[in-house]
Amino acid sequence: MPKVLVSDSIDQAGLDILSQVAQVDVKTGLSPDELAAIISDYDALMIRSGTRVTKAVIEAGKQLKIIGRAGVGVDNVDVPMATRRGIVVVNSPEGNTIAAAEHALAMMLALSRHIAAADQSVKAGQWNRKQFTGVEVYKKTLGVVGLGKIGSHVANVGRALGMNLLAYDPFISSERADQLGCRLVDLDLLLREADYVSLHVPKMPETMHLINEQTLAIMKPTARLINCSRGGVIDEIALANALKQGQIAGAALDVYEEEPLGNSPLKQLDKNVILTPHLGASTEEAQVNVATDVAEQIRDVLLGLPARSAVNIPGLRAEVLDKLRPYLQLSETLGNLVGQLAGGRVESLSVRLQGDIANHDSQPIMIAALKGLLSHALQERVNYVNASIEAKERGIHVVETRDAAVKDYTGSLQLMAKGSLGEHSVTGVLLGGDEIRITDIDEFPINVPPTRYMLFTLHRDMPGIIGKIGSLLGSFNVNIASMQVGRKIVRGDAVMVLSIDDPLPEGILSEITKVPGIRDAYTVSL
Ligand SMILES: NC(=O)c1ccc[n+]([C@@H]2O[C@H](COP(=O)([O-])OP(=O)(O)OC[C@H]3O[C@@H](n4cnc5c(N)ncnc54)[C@H](O)[C@@H]3O)[C@@H](O)[C@H]2O)c1
Ligand SMILES: O=C(O)[C@H](O)COP(=O)(O)O
Repeated sequence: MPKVLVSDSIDQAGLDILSQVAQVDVKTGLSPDELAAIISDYDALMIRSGTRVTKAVIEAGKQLKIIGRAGVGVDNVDVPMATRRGIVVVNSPEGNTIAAAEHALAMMLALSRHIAAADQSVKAGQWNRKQFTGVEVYKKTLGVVGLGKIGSHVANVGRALGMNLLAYDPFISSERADQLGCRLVDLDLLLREADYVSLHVPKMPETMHLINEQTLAIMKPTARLINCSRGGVIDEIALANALKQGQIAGAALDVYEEEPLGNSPLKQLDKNVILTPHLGASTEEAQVNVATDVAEQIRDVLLGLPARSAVNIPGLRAEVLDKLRPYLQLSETLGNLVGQLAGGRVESLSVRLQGDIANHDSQPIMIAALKGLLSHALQERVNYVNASIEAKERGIHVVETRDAAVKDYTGSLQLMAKGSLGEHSVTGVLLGGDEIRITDIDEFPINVPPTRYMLFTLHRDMPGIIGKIGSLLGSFNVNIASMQVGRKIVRGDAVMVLSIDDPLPEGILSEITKVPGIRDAYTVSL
């Protein structure tokens, strides 16, 4: 019988499902070292946010087939490492949406009426009514940052409470925002105008310290900030200072840069601050939802069936998956690349399957392209199951064409996307069956493998330009791993593709575009 280790508190409904097919051991409160020491016996691991599944844990999990996250965020799991080791990582993308949204709304109302502080004072024997005069949310402006699943529900309820709605989400169409009654604005305007700012974004480099000393300084002194998304989105030291200086009126936090929350200055603030210990998903209903959702997937994978909500591989039968895997990787990589080149708000994606690739089932390849396209915005929340729905909700128009007659390599895939940075196309092929090569960018021929950090320029083909870019990057201590130029005619337009060892530091891209002859420059991380 396979063995499942459950290392966080999981609802009994999930344990009952697992017990039908496996021996289930519940051991909570393990450190990564303790987990690494015992994981080698187990076929599956079921967790919440309390367990850190590090590289060392995954390496030690010699028999691990699946890691099930009973919740949404998998930022506590080394997913790339699990993928490399062929371990399926599944989550429950929607099981706790309502719970998290309701927690944010409860925080907003509790903050407005000083519920937590007033409760403490009554229990301490006081009857102080004047000190706890609150404010109404009716007719106030709610600014939702991140209009995804949770943000959308918060917006819907906010509207029902009679609030005016602003939203900031660089990956949502204005049609979707309109449907939710939100005015889509930039972050600056949202922060300047909102009476309540509620954060619902994933944790990623772009959202790290999104709320910091500068952004707090532009908020209204009467504004209240709510974070039930992820720790790290707010600079907590800057927030504590802003609250002490009366720059904003209050804050309610459920998530922190370090959990459990240590010796934070936020703990010294009273009436205007509410702190909860990552309770967003902690409702009876959500815990049953996520536990059953993830336990069923673990059960299915242990029985050799596909998982419906895999973060790192599609929910396909193993035989089909084995054949398609290289094409899916090609499609996802090209989707990610063209999505970043086209910019955040992608309106359309065309996928052209050429040569042998056109003879395969195109649906998973299309889904992989969409997963790649959305992955920069949605991170682990987009998977092979929800990529099409997410694209539809974002109003992305998808077109597929096939041309089996083309006979280059063993087949190629061309993706074209139109977004806020314009229309861009990329073509890729598989060398030797599984090695990805990008063979074309915006119809300029190149031949480069995709790498973690890349820089693309569109420029005039003229002497000296490559040297200038090289020196400029050198002056910012950016190391170039490889470089290639593609052009159609001599001294016409050309593209330059550089692989760089680290992310491009801020500000360099605008310096590059100032170099004479450079028409445009883009940086992507894959
Ligand atoms: N407190 C809790 O217990 C709890 C429970 C569930 C989820 N969460 C967290 O809540 C957050 C939202 O979850 P969700 O299910 O709504 O996810 P989602 O993927 O449905 O929505 C996230 C939204 O953020 C947007 N976004 C991405 N980058 C952005 C940026 N730079 N600026 C503004 N918007 C950006 C995306 O376009 C997307 O619409 C996640 O961080 C999740 O981990 C917390
Ligand atoms: O990402 C999530 O699902 C939430 O942060 C909930 O985390 P939890 O399962 O530890 O409550």
